[in-house]
Amino acid sequence: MKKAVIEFADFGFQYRAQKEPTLHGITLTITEGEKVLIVGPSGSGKSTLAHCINGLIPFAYSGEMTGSLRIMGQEQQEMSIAELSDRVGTVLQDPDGQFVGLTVGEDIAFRLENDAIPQAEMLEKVNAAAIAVDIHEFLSSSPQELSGGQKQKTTLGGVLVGDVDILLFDEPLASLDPYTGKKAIELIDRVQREGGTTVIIIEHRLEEVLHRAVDRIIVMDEGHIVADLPAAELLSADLLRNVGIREPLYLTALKYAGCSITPDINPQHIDDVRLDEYAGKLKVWYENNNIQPTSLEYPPLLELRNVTFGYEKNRPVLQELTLRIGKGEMLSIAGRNGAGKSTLSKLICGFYRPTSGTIWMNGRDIGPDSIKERADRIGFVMQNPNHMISKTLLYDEVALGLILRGASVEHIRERVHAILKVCGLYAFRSWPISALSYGQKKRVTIASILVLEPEIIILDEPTAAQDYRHYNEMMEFLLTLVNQGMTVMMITHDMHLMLEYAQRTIVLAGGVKLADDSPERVLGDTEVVRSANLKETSLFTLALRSGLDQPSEFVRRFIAYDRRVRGR
Ligand SMILES: Nc1ncnc2c1ncn2[C@@H]1O[C@H](COP(=O)(O)OP(=O)(O)OP(=O)(O)O)[C@@H](O)[C@H]1O
Ligand SMILES: Nc1ncnc2c1ncn2[C@@H]1O[C@H](COP(=O)(O)OP(=O)(O)OP(=O)(O)O)[C@@H](O)[C@H]1O
Repeated sequence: MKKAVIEFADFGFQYRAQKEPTLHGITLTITEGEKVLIVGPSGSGKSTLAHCINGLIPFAYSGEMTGSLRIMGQEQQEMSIAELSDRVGTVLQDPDGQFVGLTVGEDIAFRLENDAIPQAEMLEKVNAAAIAVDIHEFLSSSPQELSGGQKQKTTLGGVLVGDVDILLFDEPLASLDPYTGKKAIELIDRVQREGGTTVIIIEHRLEEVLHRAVDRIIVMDEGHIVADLPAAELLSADLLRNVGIREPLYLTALKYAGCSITPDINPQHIDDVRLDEYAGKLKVWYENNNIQPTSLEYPPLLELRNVTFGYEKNRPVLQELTLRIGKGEMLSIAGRNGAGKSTLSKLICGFYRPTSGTIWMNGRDIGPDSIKERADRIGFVMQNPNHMISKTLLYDEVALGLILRGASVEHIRERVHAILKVCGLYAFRSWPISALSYGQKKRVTIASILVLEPEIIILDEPTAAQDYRHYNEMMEFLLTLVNQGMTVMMITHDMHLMLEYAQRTIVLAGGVKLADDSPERVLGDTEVVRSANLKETSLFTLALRSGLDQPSEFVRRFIAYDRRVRGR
């Protein structure tokens, strides 16, 4: 029998700042070399569970534990932080909170240095890790010179070279481009199989993690474990939907076509799903469901004319970039990690000035406008919520912009409460922000911008750390604002978000616009997908595997149908 490496027995945990426990009656054993995926709604306690395993609880967050938790046979409460970090390697949700070195190379080396490895061997290992996660060109860069995804890749490299027994990944995919995310899942899989390492992955993007097999999936809800099943069984049951987690899209498509999902069809992976009897049904569905797209014209709002910019001389990030965004449009910006997506937003907001070229809004060159002047009309929600939050209490954070504008107390309360309801935060309105999960914090930052009713809102990775229910509620609300004339520009690696909500996708690569088309056509263009580190969607693969001759058109029809089914 395999050795147990993590054993929770009737375990509970209550944060010091909370009146109620966050984890209840957790009984869970994970054995040596197992790979486990943990899913659950935002705020359900996934990160808290992870923090109990890696020692951030109690060493960074204090509170009271009940029951027992043993790590490698030792009671967690009797272990030092050094003992725990020797055994558990963690990649956290927040790429900044875990960057310990002054450069990428140092950060990766950090774990090795603890083990006093000879210098030459260390350099070799650091290089190998950097190559594995494709960050080797940036070995001497400091964290502030890196994009969000580049930081996340560095941390991944760091933990993967370390010699630990347990690897813990808390939403590793949110800031990685789709291709890099796929490679990361393959790399994690290899490390687990070759090193016999125990792997725990927490991730909302179920479909992406299942690119490589997991032994079982644990579902959490409100601090409890509500299911612990092999992937095939879980995907054949209705449980995911009940807790607000999205099932893989190819399964939804099969269900629409009248196919039943059972463990024997291998529902856990698009390349292995048995389609023999289902391909015909899918074809019939495809032929019978052709909702025509409506093409809309938008008056111009924002325009970039030949914009060039680089942080350093001779290293341009954007080159002669020209693009137009219409009023009332909802569009997405995609591109590999480091392609310049956040840089583009920072230029629009005035944090940096183009080296050459101009930015126009409503027919006027906004070059002379200050950051503050632009902020009145352009709202920017950064990738990392911890970079934006300045107040202690949630209400104060969301009210801040309106207070600065001199709005009345009554008006502020009314607006703030309304926006908190839409963002699923009303229940937390008097809470300190430090007591919120990462996904909840992300929603706080979106609420604090929306409350100001900007003409255009730029959202950097809006669905990171969001479960499907919150994702939907928030996106639907944005859609109503778009219908009233607000413009939404989403920077995202989430291909489902792009497909479902963006009318247009602009792809940046090598500082220029590589594509500018509907998301299904962009994601159906093999050359663009390859050059921009995107990934074929599972719907596209399903159509190909079912012998449909126009897979992109299948994707389009699915999205149009799905919108109608869900009453949009
Ligand atoms: N530092 C903290 N202090 C007090 N309470 C906290 C703290 N961190 C989290 N909580 C509480 O624990 C709950 C669960 O948070 P946790 O971060 O474990 O959720 P999660 O499932 O990982 O969510 P997400 O998917 O949004 O990251 C939160 O709703 C919050 O009430
Ligand atoms: N402050 C800075 N100083 C120097 N270089 C920087 C700075 N910020 C970003 N860069 C570099 O500029 C390039 C573009 O970064 P940017 O953050 O715009 O990328 P991105 O497309 O948003 O990436 P991601 O998908 O990882 O968030 C990267 O190669 C990055 O290393």
